[in-house]
Amino acid sequence: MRVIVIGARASLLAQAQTRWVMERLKENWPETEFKIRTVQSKNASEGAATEALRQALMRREVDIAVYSLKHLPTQEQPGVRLVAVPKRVEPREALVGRTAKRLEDLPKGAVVGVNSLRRRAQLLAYRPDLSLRELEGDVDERLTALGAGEYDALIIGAASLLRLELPNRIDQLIDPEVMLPAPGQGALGLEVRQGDDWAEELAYSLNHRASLARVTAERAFMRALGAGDHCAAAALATLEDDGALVLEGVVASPDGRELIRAEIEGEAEEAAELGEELAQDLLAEGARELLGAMQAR
Ligand SMILES: NCc1[nH]cc(CCC(=O)O)c1CC(=O)O
Repeated sequence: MRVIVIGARASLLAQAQTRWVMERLKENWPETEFKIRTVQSKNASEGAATEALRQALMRREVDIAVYSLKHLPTQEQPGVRLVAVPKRVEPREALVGRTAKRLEDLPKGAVVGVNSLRRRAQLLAYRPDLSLRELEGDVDERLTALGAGEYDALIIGAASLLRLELPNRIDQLIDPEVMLPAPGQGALGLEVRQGDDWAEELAYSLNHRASLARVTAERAFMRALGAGDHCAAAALATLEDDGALVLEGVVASPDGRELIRAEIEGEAEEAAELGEELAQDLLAEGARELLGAMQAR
């Protein structure tokens, strides 16, 4: 019988995510044998690691690739299909502090570690007095740097701390009014090869419709903006009790001085259209110039 190979990136976070996926798949498909294969990449960047995993999928070295959805490009890739978004965990950003435990309690000039332009720009818009420093490495390495006193606080995706079973490290969940997360943050994406119907059926069993609707809106927003992972653009969709989908999006200048933010509400079935419409609204309000300035950098 065919053994289904689940592909994971090498980081501790990716390993935790992939074990979680394998456990859920085993519950749903007790007759099927699964195993995890770790795909290394030469270059340590998120983009390179994601691409290496995709290549392994296309070369048939793995059958189901597990990604942090926020690292997966919004452009479709021929030959592979994103077939499932499992139930999303916390999408918000977390503050991990060394002394102060809340963003508003950080003293003027406090050194905060951030690893993306989207976090940098939004944080500077809220607290221009902070001293932001580039944060490198995997989540575990970042926590070590904090412990060593290199930073007063870090901004990290809360989901990563939850998946690493470090919930106590979350000192504050940052209000999305202050900072919107990366599109897809807190969600996983499962990709299979086009035409591999069996792998697709297995993976699709983990799909969570509400989570898929939310990330579809967020990713459509990014795609329509023409913005990539390096851009100061962020979005978060939520579902109301009555089923309506609310999508909030922001585009900022790298220094946080200019920030354009808007929201849109509609039917969850029209998630992609809502994302596109919100992007068009922001582009018309000046986001094109902000993003253009970043691309020229
Ligand atoms: N770069 C690693 C990574 N991949 C996904 C998340 C966030 C958690 C998630 O989206 O599941 C993180 C940590 C971070 O960005 O701070």
